Amino acid sequence: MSDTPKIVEMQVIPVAGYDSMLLNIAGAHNCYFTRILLVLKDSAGHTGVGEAPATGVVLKILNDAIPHIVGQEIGIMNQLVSDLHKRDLEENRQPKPVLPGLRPWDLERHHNAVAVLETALLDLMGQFLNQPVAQLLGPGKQRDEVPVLGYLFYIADRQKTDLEYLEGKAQAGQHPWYHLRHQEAMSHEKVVQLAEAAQDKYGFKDFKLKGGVQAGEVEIETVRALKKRFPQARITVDPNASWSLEQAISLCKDMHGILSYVEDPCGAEQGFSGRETLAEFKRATGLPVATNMIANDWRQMSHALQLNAIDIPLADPHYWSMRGANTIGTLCNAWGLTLGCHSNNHFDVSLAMLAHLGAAAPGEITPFDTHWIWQEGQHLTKNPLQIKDGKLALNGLPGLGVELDMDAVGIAHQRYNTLRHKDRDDAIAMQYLIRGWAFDGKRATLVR
Ligand SMILES: O=C([O-])[C@@H](O)[C@@H](O)[C@H](O)[C@@H](O)C(=O)[O-]
Ligand SMILES: [Mg+2]
Repeated sequence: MSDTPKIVEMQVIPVAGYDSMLLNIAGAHNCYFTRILLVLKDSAGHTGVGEAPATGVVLKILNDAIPHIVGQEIGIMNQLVSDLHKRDLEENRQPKPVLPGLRPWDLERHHNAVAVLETALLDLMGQFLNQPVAQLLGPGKQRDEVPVLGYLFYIADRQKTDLEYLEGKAQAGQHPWYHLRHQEAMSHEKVVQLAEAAQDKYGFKDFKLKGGVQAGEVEIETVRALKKRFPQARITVDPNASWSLEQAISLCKDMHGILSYVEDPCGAEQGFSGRETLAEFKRATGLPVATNMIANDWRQMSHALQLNAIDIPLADPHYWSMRGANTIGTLCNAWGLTLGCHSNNHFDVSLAMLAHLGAAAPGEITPFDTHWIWQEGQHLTKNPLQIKDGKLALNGLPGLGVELDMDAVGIAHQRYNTLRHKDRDDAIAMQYLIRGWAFDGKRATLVR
């Protein structure tokens, strides 16, 4: 047996960047978002990186894993990942606090640690083999460019807060997107203006509107306005399961030709699971359904498929893992479904993860979600991938093809250390808009 390089160092680096006051069912994005970089160095002199959402739970799982990873060969990466998964499952068995309904990301945490370890190991393995990560996934690289959509949000007025949101002052010679993404956008007109700027800057062909914020009727009108302005675009809306089944059917049944698909229009209610209500929604409206809420592991996926509840699993590599998400892509291709990808605010290592996942997906894919346009300009790597013409192109380098900019990482880490609230909590900024506001997964954020 030939030796593969040994892992000589593992660093878990939490980082923070700036965000806009984006609204969603869980409240308003804080002025900072947080992520974790997992950095592995091997005896061949390579550095492997992965990015994950930052929570105290994931930080602890990863820091606890360091003695189990350092000193091991990258050749046993599968075992290293599955060992962490087993330890992770043990952690999962511990009693959990009872939440007043689940926020979109509550389900993901325990998978994030496993996924980010796998990513960093794939990055090392790719560099060892001198191949891009996309070649190490399932059927290998299927394409060089991956379509992504313009992910639009209603934006609250940051000036109602004393939080440190960036002003995004308009500057001569600068693209209007960099100004608009920081300004209030609550009306159809303002959202269309955002879409126009994003399309001009990044070339998007398709759009997604984050819903669950205003009354469903208002959000459907925003969708209509977007479609009117961009008749060729595939448009979707995602209220994060906050509409009732009845409401979702009534809002969407006449939207054929306007909504190309609908994301998590409804969820669990009255003793029925979200998989059951989505199946009913699909039958009643005939519209394709995407989800990042009810088919996030193999057990959930099996129920969703048996019920014919979904058409587009949004297989996020940050909780499915790169290889798990690629397997979903294979399943989609074989079973007549379509692979999409969910996102949260992220830095540029995650951007590369999305690109390699999409590049290795067999068959048809729907443009991937990415929040990158809200962060673009805050790079942690040298020469990050660019969204051009609505697509992300691989850069031809081995592994993930990223090189950390350690100065930028250091600044983002310092920023993280200064934060009082390190885990995401969108209820905090919401207090400035509605005093005493509390998350309720069944009520639109501003309908109180
Ligand atoms: O960034 C947000 O506010 C989104 O609501 C995010 O947290 C969701 O997980 C996600 O983008 C989704 O598609 O549900
Ligand atoms: Mg979603």
